[in-house]
Amino acid sequence: MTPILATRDLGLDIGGARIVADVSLEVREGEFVGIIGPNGAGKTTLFNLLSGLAHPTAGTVELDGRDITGEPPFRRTQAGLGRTFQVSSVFPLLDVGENVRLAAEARLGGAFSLRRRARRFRPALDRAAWALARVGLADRVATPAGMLSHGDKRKLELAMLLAGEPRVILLDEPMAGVSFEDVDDLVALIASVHREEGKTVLMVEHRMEVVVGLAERIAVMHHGALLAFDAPDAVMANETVQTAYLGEPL
Ligand SMILES: Nc1ncnc2c1ncn2[C@@H]1O[C@H](COP(=O)(O)OP(=O)(O)OP(=O)(O)O)[C@@H](O)[C@H]1O
Repeated sequence: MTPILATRDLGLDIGGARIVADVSLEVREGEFVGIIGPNGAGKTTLFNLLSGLAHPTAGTVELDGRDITGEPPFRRTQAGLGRTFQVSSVFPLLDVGENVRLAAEARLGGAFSLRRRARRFRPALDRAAWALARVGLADRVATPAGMLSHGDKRKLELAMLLAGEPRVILLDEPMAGVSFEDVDDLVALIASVHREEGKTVLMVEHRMEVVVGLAERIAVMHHGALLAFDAPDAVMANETVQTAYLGEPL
C-alpha cells in the first residue's frame, strides 16, 4: 500500500552544516509515529521540511505517493497535511471561538474576516463548533485565547488543527509548557483523536514514557539522521540508540 507520507533521502544543509541527513521514512495511513532525539537532532527541521516551511537541499517529500517537495505550505495544508508548533500559535487577543473559526475558514478557502456575518459562512462555524466540542473547550468559546491555561491553549491548537480536517497531523512537542497535572488529559485527547478520527499522527516529544504509550513506531533522530525507525520495544532495545543517548535511560 502507498504510504500516506514518505520522505526519500531527505536532506538539508545550511552553510555547510548538515541539519537533516538522508532521512527516508514511510508512514502508513492511520499510524501513530513518535519522533524522539536529543536537542538539536533536527526534529523540528524535519517537520519544517514536511510542512513546506523549509526547502530540502536533497531528497523528496511525498503525500499519498505524490511528490509535494516543491509545494508551498498552504497547498500541503489543503492536501491534508496539518501541523502545530512547539511554541503556542494562538491569537491571544481573539476569543477561543474566533481562533478556531479562522482556522476553519482558511481550510475552506475563505478570506480571513473577523467581521464576516455568521450566516454567510455557516460551514466554517459548524466545523469550528465541532472542533471545539471535540477537544472539550465548547464552554470557553468566548474566552480570549490568551487567558487560557497552557493545557487549554494546546487543546485550542488541536481544535484549530482539526477544524482544517487534516488527514495527517504533525504535532511538535504538544505537551511543551503544559503543567504536570494537565499532561494526562492532553495525552488522552491526542490518543482519542488518533483512534476515533482515524488521523495519521507524527508527534515530536521528549518524554519517552509519553511516546511509548502512544506511538506504534518510533523514529529516533540524532545529528540530523534517522538512527532507528521501529516498534517501541525494538527501539528501546537498539544498541545504537542507547549509545547515541550515552546511557541516558530511554
Ligand atoms: N535556519 C537554520 N540555520 C542554521 N542552523 C539551523 C537552522 N535551523 C535549524 N538549525 C540548527 O539545526 C539543528 C537542528 O535544529 P532543530 O530545531 O530541528 O532540532 P530539534 O531536534 O527540533 O531540537 P529541540 O529538541 O531542541 O527542539 C540545531 O543545531 C539548530 O541550531
